[in-house]
Amino acid sequence: MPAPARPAPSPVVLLVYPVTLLLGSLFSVISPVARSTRSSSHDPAAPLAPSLAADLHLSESPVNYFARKSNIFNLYFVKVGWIWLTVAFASLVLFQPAYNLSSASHAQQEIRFRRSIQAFLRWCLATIVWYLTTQWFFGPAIIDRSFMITGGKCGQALDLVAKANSESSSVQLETVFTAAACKAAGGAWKGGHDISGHVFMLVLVTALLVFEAVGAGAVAASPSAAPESAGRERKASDPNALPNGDQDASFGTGRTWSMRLVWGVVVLGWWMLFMTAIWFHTWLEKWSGLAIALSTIYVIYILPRRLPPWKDIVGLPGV
Ligand SMILES: CCCCCCCCCCCCCCCC(=O)SCCNC(=O)CCNC(=O)[C@H](O)C(C)(C)COP(=O)(O)O
Ligand SMILES: Nc1ncnc2c1ncn2[C@@H]1O[C@H](COP(=O)(O)O)[C@@H](OP(=O)(O)O)[C@H]1O
Repeated sequence: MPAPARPAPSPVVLLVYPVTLLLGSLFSVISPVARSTRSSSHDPAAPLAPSLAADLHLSESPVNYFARKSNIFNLYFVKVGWIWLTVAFASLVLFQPAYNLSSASHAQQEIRFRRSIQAFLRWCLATIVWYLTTQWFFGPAIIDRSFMITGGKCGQALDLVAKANSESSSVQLETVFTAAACKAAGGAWKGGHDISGHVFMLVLVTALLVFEAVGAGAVAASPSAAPESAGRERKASDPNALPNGDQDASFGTGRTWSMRLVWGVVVLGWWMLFMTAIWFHTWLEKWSGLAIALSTIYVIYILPRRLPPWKDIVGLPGV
């Protein structure tokens, strides 16, 4: 009898992220293209602090396509990354046998329903952390607040405030205190510790999808869920049994494409993380983005393995 499929990846896989940031930062130092761009910046701190996008105006005419803020993957993938995560996550819950409620016995349905609710809870937790970190934290997001606390400000803020005197006071405050509003108003968000929102979001999205996909995939690969065992060994109480009959074909297609979508998002997310590591931000700004993302992953996916009461609430993918 084959060994049961392993339901969860080892936390060691998370080492891929520091290694990626390390390789990206090294590449940014040794690559002739990155170096020549830096040397033309007249910024003595640049070799150790390649905040290329901000300092070197890379969005205007960078040599490398991926160093442009306007690159198509940045605009339509990373900048709307939470939508991609949500769609990929939803496709797992809709199409993977671990969650699918159709043609399941009552006992199976109960287990899969519980799994689906817990998966939704995990998505909610991740979404709250993402939202508070990058979008809103009772006003400016955590990233914007930490930037201000560490001495950053909106360059040309005084001009903006003077200009805004004729406008409403809420416009003034927003313009001065959030990165997006500062840039939108033509100011430069400079000076403090600017935690990388890209590193934070890309690590969170890719790690979360890997944990979810491996958990759901392990259920699909378990012996009792294999198509050939359907109808033979399947027990009514087996939560992993696949649907049979006419549903098999359409269910199988959805299952395959949901995994393709998830792994597509993971691979592209990793690539964009590597590009951010090469072309954008300082060393520390990348690591602080990584630290927040990995802490979130730890609480949602690793801690439940060690803390049964927490596991009872958020569950584990595929369990
Ligand atoms: C205790 C108080 C609790 C408060 C609870 C808040 C609850 C939040 C719920 C919000 C609902 C979110 C619904 C999610 C559905 C979506 O997908 S919404 C829109 C999608 N938006 C994005 O995907 C934006 C992703 N981009 C970014 O986050 C940023 O662009 C960036 C990648 C972090 C980079 O930032 P820059 O400023 O551009 O450098
Ligand atoms: N991989 C990538 N590709 C393109 N632009 C990137 C990028 N990583 C970061 N950036 C850009 O660098 C700036 C800082 O990103 P972040 O703080 O989110 O890590 C952002 O600029 P804008 O805010 O002007 O778009 C962002 O778009």
